[in-house]
Amino acid sequence: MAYVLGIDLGTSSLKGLLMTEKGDVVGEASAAYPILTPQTGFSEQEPDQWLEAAKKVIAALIQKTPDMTTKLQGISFSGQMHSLVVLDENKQSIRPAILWNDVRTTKQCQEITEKAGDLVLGLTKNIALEGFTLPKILWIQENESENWEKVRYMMLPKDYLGFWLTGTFATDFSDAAGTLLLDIAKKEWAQPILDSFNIPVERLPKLFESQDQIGVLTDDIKALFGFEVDVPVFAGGADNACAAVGSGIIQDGAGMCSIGTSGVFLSFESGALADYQGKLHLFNHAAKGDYYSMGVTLAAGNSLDWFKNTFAADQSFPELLGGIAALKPGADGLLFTPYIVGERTPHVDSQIRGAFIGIDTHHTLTHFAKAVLEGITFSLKDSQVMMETVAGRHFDRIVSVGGGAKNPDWLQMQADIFNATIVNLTVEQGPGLGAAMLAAIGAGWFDNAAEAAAVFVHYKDEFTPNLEHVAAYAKLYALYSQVYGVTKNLSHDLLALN
Ligand SMILES: Nc1ncnc2c1ncn2[C@@H]1O[C@H](COP(=O)(O)OP(=O)(O)O)[C@@H](O)[C@H]1O
Ligand SMILES: O=C(CO)[C@@H](O)[C@H](O)COP(=O)(O)O
Repeated sequence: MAYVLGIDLGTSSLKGLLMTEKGDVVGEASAAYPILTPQTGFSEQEPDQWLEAAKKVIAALIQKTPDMTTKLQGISFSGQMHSLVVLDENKQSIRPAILWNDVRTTKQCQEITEKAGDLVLGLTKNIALEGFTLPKILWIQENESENWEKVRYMMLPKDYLGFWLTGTFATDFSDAAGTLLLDIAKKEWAQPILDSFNIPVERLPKLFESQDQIGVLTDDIKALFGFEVDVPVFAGGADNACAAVGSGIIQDGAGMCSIGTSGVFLSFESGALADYQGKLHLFNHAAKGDYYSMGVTLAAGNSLDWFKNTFAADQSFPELLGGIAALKPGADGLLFTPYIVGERTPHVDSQIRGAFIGIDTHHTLTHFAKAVLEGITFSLKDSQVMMETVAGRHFDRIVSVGGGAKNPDWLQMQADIFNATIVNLTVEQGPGLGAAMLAAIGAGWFDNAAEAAAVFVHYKDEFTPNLEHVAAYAKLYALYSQVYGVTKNLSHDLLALN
């Protein structure tokens, strides 16, 4: 028996998935960490908390499967995208990581667009958005100049884990694509962009294909966990690219919906590079040589987490959501917009905030919970509509992954709102599964993602649209689609008062 380990450094938690050559899951473990919000619009995490979570997860997996220390043949990663980790010359974290859902960098985005908007769009195929890495670098340059002088290493979250495990300063193309610093066609750091913003290329990691080996576990790490063999470590990928690999979205066909802390509606894009002028994100795939496009809801699971922690902290997800299926579509006239940290697709607006509309005295906690799930899913439908109108892509079948895929009523709601067949995976951890597949390819078990998918990817249930609900949601979505425009100015003015 041999194993590979996929580690997903998500926003809410780090997850580990131990798998065999046959694609069987022999171990799963996870460890959570908080998102720090020192002020509205700010979102940070301490990188060393990711390491602590990794130690707990790896130790837990070894406890469950002791021969992992002699039979592990590869480790790879998926990770939250864009978040900026900065280390000093001693490889110590200089400040908390600034995350992908932090929206403090509106001014820096404007600067990037004014100074090099066409250059950035031409080379990266994306526009400057608050969540991306380049605006965060400029924010540190402008607001924490002493910290900027100390920076010797800039990396993304999963790469900080790889740095700790192997000592190699590395990243992969799929994650690098989300920094706004990669020429995604040439697959090299875009020197014209670096020059425009005084960013020394030496501070950026070496680029690898996702399945390429970046090193082996260091002797210190081997001793820490009791590994008796050298374990190869492979570069890994952006969490959404890995989720696409783990969902089998490595050729034209199905779409993907991921409900994690963020929400993503994703499409495979072949090697022929499309260009959506930034209206959809376009990044290198973790499947070598291909790309993917996607729209992003900044607060998907985050909206549900916020609601649950604020109004139902004593309830489990099943308890809070147990009654939603009994309510008819639309939560009896209650609408929610998930803009609690601003929004990305289709509304590029860091200053918008969420709303409940239609509240009346008969609404219960269950009505509000259903409205939150419907609002999140309506927001993802916005990306589905963008995928159809901008990219001309329509999906009758959508693979649903992430924590949101744990709830069958939410999966049925997705089928009804998207008006498509929804399928989930036997392993709902799409990103972690993709990471394990990359380790398996790197370890030589398979030649490519397609071969790995044939063994590792298994679909579990199908949820077909209820046509009555489809019709009802079509009317509700038309109302939902008005809320941004109607609340935008009020929301901005309220924020300005704070
Ligand atoms: N049982 C559940 N039912 C519905 N939603 C859930 C459940 N468990 C977790 N979630 C949602 O899934 C999200 C976490 O999903 P995950 O894919 O782990 O996210 P991330 O990768 O961002 O950490 C949470 O924000 C939460 O709202
Ligand atoms: O910003 C994006 C994609 O552009 C997010 O999808 C992050 O990659 C975080 O992913 P999750 O932690 O929500 O899975």
